[in-house]
Order: sequence, then structure tokens, then C-alpha cells
Amino acid sequence: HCVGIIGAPFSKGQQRDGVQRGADLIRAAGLVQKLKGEGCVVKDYGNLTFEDVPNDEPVGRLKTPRAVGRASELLAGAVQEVKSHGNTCVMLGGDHSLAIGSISGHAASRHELSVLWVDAHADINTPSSTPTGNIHGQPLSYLIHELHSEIPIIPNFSWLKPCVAAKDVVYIGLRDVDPGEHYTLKYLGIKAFSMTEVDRLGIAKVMEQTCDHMFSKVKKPIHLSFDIDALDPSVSPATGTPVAGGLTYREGIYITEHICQTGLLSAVDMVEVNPKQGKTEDEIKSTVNAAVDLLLGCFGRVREGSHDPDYKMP
Ligand SMILES: N[C@@H](CC/C=C/[B-](O)(O)O)C(=O)O
Ligand SMILES: [Mn+2]
Ligand SMILES: [Mn+2]
Repeated sequence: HCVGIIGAPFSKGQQRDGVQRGADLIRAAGLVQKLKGEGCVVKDYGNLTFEDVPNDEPVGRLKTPRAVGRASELLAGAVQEVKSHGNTCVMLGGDHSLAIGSISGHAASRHELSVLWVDAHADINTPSSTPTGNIHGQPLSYLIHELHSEIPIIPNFSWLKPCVAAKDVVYIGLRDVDPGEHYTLKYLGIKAFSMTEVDRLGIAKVMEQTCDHMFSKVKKPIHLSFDIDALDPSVSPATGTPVAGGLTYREGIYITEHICQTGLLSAVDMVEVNPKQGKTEDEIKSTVNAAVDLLLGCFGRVREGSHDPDYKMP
């Protein structure tokens, strides 16, 4: 695997400081070295620089919209650049509003995508349905063709065009969905495996049905957008919007191992790690280590172990 890493230290899609530090914490936990240990060729493009946006007054209910729009525009260009070199792109957040940029940039390069959204939340509120005005709860509404009419003119969003069809989105891990979001999921018939389906089917069946759905017509490159709050807070407490009853560490790893073996993973987001939301060092470590291990699963690490083809017993 050839991997291009982009750090996106951005937090203005929500109100809690600290999530901008996720990228450097994941690096400090040894992501690059561990990917190389799995035989990956890794290029770390470093962190994007997000200039401060003064007077970023709310537009309607939307909070800091100009900063969010600008950050995703910048990220979109960076992701497209990484994809132009044929690498699988790893975006380290930062909050989930960044997926507006990562998926836009990915689509600019690879056009039709399958999007696997692993999250406790649907992140598909529209600017008029959002209960908080936080744009990290809205990214998919800006990206999906069928919701284009719900998006008003927003400063610093003029660059953005919808690029994903509702039928090409699959959710895993949902357990905190707002009424407006639920209406949208049903109305657009978006495939969703909430935690109820994870309990009912088991993660193996969920992944089998996820792949059946994604590959039902044409096999497309996969964009995996992984919100660390999809995992149970007992595993990843250091995050801004924790919700009880999440995926186990093992279910999370099974998801990324399974996606890896499709051979179609083209970009992955790892977002919402927030060290300031961890009560202890151990809580931060557990959260960051889970993020690293999930990414290693994306790039070939398997729990059964492995050995080089030319391995000789000593
Ligand atoms: N649905 C809530 C919560 C959003 C959660 C966003 B997250 O999934 O990116 O953590 C909102 O719209 O504010
Ligand atoms: Mn979430
Ligand atoms: Mn999210």
C-alpha cells in the first residue's frame, strides 16, 4: 500500500477546543512507523495551515461557517493532490466537518465513490434542520446530490458542489440520530446499519451486506470516513460527542480489516479525537491507540499475524 497522510488540525465545525490536536497525537503514537512496519510506502504531507477567519459571525444557525468552508476548500485541494499521485489518502482530523473537503477532493480525483460513514451520528443535518449549528453534524448534507436544494448560499462555500449519490452512502454505528436526519435517511433510502443491526446481525453480516450494497452495481473506490465516536466510549472516551453503546474495539478493527481486503479503499478520514475530552492520560492513550490500530487495519495489519515470504526459521 502507498499511503499519503494529511494532517488537518481544525476544530471550528464544533465548539470544543482540543480536537485540532488529534492529527499530531496520532502521529506521536507511531502511525507512520507502524504503517511502514506493515510494508506500506508512506508519505506524510504534514499539517495544513488554517488561517484564522476574523468576524466569522453565524449565518442563520451555522456557526463559524467561513472558517469551515475555507478549511474544507483547502483540504479538498490537498486530497486531490495526494490522489493525483495514486496514493491512498489518510486525513487525520480535526472535526468531522472536514469530510466536506476530503470527500470533495477525493471525488474531484476519482469521480464516483462509495462512502462508508462509521459514526454514532448521521452527520446529515441540513443548515435548517441542525439543532446546534455545528457543521460537524452536517457534512453529508453538503455532499449528497439529492440534498443540494436544502443548501443555501454560504460564504466560503461557493467552491463546493455535491459529489455523492445517496445510494452510494452506507452508515455503520448509528445510535444518536436527530429527527430531521432520520427523516432524510428514510426519505432518501440511505443504507444504514445502526447499532441495532450490528447487534442483530453481528459485524460479519453487517460488512457482508455493506459490501453487497456498495458493489451491487459498479465497484467504485471506497471513501471510509471514520468518526472515533463510533467506538464505545469505554474504548474511545476522548472525543467531543461520546454516546454509550458503541462498537467494540474488535468490531471497529473487523470493519477496517474487511474494507482493506476489498482492495478498493481509496481514502480514509480519522476524525474527532479530542485529548481535552479525556479525563485521564489513559483515556487519551486508549482513544489515540484505537485510532492508530483502526488505520493499521485499513492498510493490511491482520490480527492473526504475518511473516515475510522469505522468512527463514533461525
Ligand atoms: N447531531 C448533532 C451531533 C453532531 C455530531 C457530529 B460528529 O458525528 O461529527 O461527532 C448535531 O448536529 O449537532
Ligand atoms: Mn460522531
Ligand atoms: Mn461524525
